[in-house]
Amino acid sequence: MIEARGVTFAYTQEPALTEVDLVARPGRVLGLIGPNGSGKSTLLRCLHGGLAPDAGQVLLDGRPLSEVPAATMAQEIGVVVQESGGESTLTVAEMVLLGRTVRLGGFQSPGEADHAAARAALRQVGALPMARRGLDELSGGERQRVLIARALAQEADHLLLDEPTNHLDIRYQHEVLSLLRTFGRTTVVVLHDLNLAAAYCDDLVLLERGRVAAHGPVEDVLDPDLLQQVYGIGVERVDRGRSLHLLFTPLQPAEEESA
Ligand SMILES: Nc1ncnc2c1ncn2[C@@H]1O[C@H](COP(=O)(O)OP(=O)(O)OP(=O)(O)O)[C@@H](O)[C@H]1O
Repeated sequence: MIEARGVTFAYTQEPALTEVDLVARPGRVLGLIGPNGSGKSTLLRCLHGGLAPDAGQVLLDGRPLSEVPAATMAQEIGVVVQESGGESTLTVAEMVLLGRTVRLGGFQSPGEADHAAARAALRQVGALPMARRGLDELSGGERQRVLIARALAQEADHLLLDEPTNHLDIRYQHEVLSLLRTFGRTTVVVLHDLNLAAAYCDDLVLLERGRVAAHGPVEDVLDPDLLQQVYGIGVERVDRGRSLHLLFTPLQPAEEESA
């Protein structure tokens, strides 16, 4: 479980997050949604310890993150963020094996079980045929799938992902998110596409200018009036059985000018 209690953070004078509370529970997928600049990535970074809140705290299974040793944190939290290619001399297989390294003791080399876990993770994201290729030879979407495989190979109890569907074609967007649903771990995922959030998340946090505008089950947070107010675009909601879909009203030129 991951909890944020009163998390406040500022890069400069203007706060990027103000008194954010959330709970991400085991076996559930929590989506972070909100307009550009609303604080989603900043919040995700606070949740995995990449940023320390100025006020409030993050709890990992009830323990303040600030008290969790770095090595434990690296084992217990798998992170998928957009990376610039600093590790581009690695092959795909080596990159995914890095996900296992955090689980090994100091000088221990990866064993057969680690190689098997890395292969299984690559297979899950459809990237096993690329295992011997260099990371720098991959397309953006292929690379994204390899980063996800690395986090899966880690077998951490908590998985945090920042826009994992970035660069992915429609089929892989759905494959990756449905994969996340099968893991039964505590998963927090930043998503821009509200229909993907509706399809694959259990709970949502809607951020607006660094504050929580809504937090709860998907069907409660994806309220058309609330979305219209936060995003400034017309929203219609269609509920079909257990699934819900959002339709957005295209802006007319006059509205765009006055927006
Ligand atoms: N390194 C930084 N230095 C200063 N300000 C930053 C930095 N990173 C983000 N910000 C600011 O913090 C606020 C929140 O940014 P953040 O990237 O968390 O939003 P986001 O919701 O993830 O946005 P997007 O949807 O555009 O990715 C924005 O106002 C942004 O300009």
